[in-house]
Amino acid sequence: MTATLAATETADFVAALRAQALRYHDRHPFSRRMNEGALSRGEIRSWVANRFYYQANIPRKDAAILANCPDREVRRRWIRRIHDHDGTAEGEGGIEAWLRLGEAVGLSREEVEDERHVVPGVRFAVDAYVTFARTRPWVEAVASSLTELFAPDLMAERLAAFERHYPWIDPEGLAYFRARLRQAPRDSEHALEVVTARCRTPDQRAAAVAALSFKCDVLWSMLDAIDSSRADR
Ligand SMILES: O=C(O)c1cc(C(=O)O)c2c(n1)C(=O)C(=O)c1cc(C(=O)O)[nH]c1-2
Repeated sequence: MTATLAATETADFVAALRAQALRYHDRHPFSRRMNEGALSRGEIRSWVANRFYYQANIPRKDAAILANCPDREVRRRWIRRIHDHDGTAEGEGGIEAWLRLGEAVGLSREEVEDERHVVPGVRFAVDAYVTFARTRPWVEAVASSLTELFAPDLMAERLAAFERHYPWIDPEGLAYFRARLRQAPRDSEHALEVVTARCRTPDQRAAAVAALSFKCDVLWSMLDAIDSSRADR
């Protein structure tokens, strides 16, 4: 194959991955209502409490990828994700920042950590994501993380929407989103590098796009489940 043809095929592959943006959860009615300022306090609380289950399981998902990945260089970079979420000392990291977001919206740490508000559909979707990372080839699991290509735009919009429409939330509670605005582009750039380098055949590329599509379903299903639970309205 000529170098030009290979470059075109890689560009087509990246375009197919990016096209999954059309299925990203920023288009979900619940996301749209959040960013328009239309959610009640109870709905914001429910979202934060339910999303905690996702946050808490991301490092377990990343540990599964590490466990399945035989490449030392990839592991060396991937392990940062676990440090980002868990922190490297007490009081640090994304999960801690999410608990502070919980406090800023009026939820005690205890009621977030004990998962009492987590609805079945959210548990089911997040568990499916962790199981996917444990059981599928590790490059597919890396591809499934590529929703983070689409996350920064949504997070920037969400940050502005929270400051504008939900002034009752202490802005210090929004530190989580500010940190992700830096971390997500770095992480997705690395994941895209890994996926484009490793997926060379049409079958491998199709599997990577399918993995990303599955992940869009995970995120969409979480919002479906949160949106349809009538709790705390
Ligand atoms: O709030 C969001 O819209 C959103 C989306 C995503 C995503 O697209 O997967 C992640 C996050 N947040 C996030 O905070 C996060 O730490 C994260 C890790 C991952 C991943 O798949 O490894 N996605 C996301």
